[in-house]
Amino acid sequence: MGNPSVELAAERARSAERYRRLDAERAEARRRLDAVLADHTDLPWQREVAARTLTDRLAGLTAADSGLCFGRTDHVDGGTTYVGRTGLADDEQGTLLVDWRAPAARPFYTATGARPEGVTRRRHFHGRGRVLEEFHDDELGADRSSLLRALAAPRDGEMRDIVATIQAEQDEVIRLGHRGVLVVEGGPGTGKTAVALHRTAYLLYAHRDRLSRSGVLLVGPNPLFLRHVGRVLPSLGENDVVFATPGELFPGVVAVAEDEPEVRGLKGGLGVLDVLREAVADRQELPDDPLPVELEDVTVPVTAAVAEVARTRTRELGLRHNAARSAFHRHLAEALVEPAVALIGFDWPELVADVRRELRAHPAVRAAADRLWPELTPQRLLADFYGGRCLALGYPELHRERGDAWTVSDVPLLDEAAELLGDDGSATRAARARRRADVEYAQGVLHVIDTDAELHEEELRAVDLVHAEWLADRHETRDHRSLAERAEVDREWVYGHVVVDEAQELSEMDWRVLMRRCPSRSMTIVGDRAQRQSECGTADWGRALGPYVADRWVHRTLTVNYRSTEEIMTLAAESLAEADPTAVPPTSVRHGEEPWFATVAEAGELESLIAEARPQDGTFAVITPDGPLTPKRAKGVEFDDVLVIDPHRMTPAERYVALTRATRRLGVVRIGGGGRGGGEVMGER
Ligand SMILES: Nc1ncnc2c1ncn2[C@@H]1O[C@H](COP(=O)(O)OP(=O)(O)OP(=O)(O)O)[C@@H](O)[C@H]1O
Repeated sequence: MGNPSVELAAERARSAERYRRLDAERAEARRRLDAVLADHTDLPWQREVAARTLTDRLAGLTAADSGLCFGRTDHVDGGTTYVGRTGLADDEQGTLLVDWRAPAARPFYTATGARPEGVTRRRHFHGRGRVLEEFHDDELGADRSSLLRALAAPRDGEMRDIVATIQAEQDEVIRLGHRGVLVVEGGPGTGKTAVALHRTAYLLYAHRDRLSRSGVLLVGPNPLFLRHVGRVLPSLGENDVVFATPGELFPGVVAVAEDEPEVRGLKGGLGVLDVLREAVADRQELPDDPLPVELEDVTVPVTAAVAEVARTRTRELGLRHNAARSAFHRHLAEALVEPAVALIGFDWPELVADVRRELRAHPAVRAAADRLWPELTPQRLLADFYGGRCLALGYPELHRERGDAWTVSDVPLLDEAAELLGDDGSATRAARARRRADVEYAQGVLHVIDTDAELHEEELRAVDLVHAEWLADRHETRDHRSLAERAEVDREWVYGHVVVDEAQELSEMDWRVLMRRCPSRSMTIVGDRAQRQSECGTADWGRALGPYVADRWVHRTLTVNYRSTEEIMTLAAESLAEADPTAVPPTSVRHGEEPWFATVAEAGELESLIAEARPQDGTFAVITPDGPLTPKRAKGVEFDDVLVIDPHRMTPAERYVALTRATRRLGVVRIGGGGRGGGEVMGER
């Protein structure tokens, strides 16, 4: 690359030229639209079609204004392609900008170091509005030395774009054509996360029609991780990708707290499904004392026996709890007919029919039905259950003071509860209310149009041509939220593709939620079972996936570690052997310093040691069994220099994760205890 400031000036000049062209096209579209609107010689429908086409074009050009051009590819034949939000051309220079959806834009998204597709360099532009502030380049066709240079560079806390140095085994995974479930497994630092993100970007481009309608859900283990990866996806994908931690998969709940391992195990296994069914059945109650219903002549009680008849009949229908509420109300009224008629003392058919009508419409019957078979939200059901009802049902271990103090393992249970309860009616009621308001608004609009215009009697009025309902329809489809904004608040949103990182931590119940979000089973699952820290996580992919896809899933392995040096990995291999004796550690591509060991008598001495270990440049972390940065929180992220405190108090899997976070230098410190040798500090010998 030449002088960067000269390059930037040249790019700015080209950018200004494109904006001049954009302004000219916009002015032209506006002029033509005005002409169409003023011209009454065409038939009305012809005018409407022309006006709509020009309005869409104008809207497209306006939307493209900010960050008009975001990329450039340079080709082996010397040609250059600029890629942006819309296509632009002029008579003299031909194509100025290629629309990102056009085939010519493809290499910008899909070329990698392993397969450059004729591209020598990809340039990403960054700026604000119309101002081009900077750019950065990926030099493709990179050799081994540029890979090593990239790996040795200090980290800045965010994941870098690795497209330029992607390796063949990674590239194969990124482009794999498999439509179903793909499991990518590899040791720490093998690029699983980087590969999952680039595969997401690749799929968003290669299947953009499908995915721009349904979106991609990307599930990562913790918010730190999501910040880490936020920068990697090319900007176009951003609107179509929903990032979430497993604690955020139920709209309206953001769970961060964790349960104790025993409770987590209970909530993570499929056995909890029976507990949930019991919790729902527990809300279909019988009254302790009879509830009186005062009819015209007599008072008939809703007794436990009457309620039980209604409950049994309703349950036989097999409907979900909330959907069954009107049936329960009907059966309750019906079950009261006979006792009411008996109390009155006559059973004439008309009288029976009158009593039935009266009971069905009676507020006290409605109130009794609401009390005995209440409308429930998933949150209400579970909060009441944890807050007290679980005790009577024989699950004291699930009890907690505040029923709604949600934990991460509650999220799949909330989701399951939503399935068991069915629609609580609120969404339908809200949609109906919205629709009514839209139609009323449309009627108002039509009224204004008609009263504004001075019309002759024989002329058609707006209401003769346009029905308020149709106008409301058009109004309704105009939802300005991005796909991601709509998807993340909709529990029933069906994603076109789901990507899961650190998937070894998912419980059986977590898998159920994810499968529900992706009925097409188009998924990329990345993980490393040797790093599994959750007891109820996934120890066997086949067992976890079998119920959903049988054996129709493919497995790929990444074998090269790009993060840690061979010296660090040799130390970590001992913990790996303990965590999973069958696992093969990945091969490192770099050498570096030997890890260092120390022992301090007490925690107070740690501070000076940490100060000493803190590097001049790059990122630094101290990982301890008790936090703030625990192995669990450090999962999926990396730092240049790492200090691991008290590894002997960690499980082998936790220790393996902690030791493999460093890219450069690793120190291991034990508090208390005597020895200074590596093994003694680690607590392994
Ligand atoms: N081909 C590559 N070129 C340059 N850097 C790479 C390449 N592949 C991976 N890396 C770098 O290696 C590091 C580890 O990658 P990543 O975090 O994706 O690994 P991982 O397999 O997800 O690790 P973990 O299991 O520990 O979460 C990152 O800094 C990533 O940018």
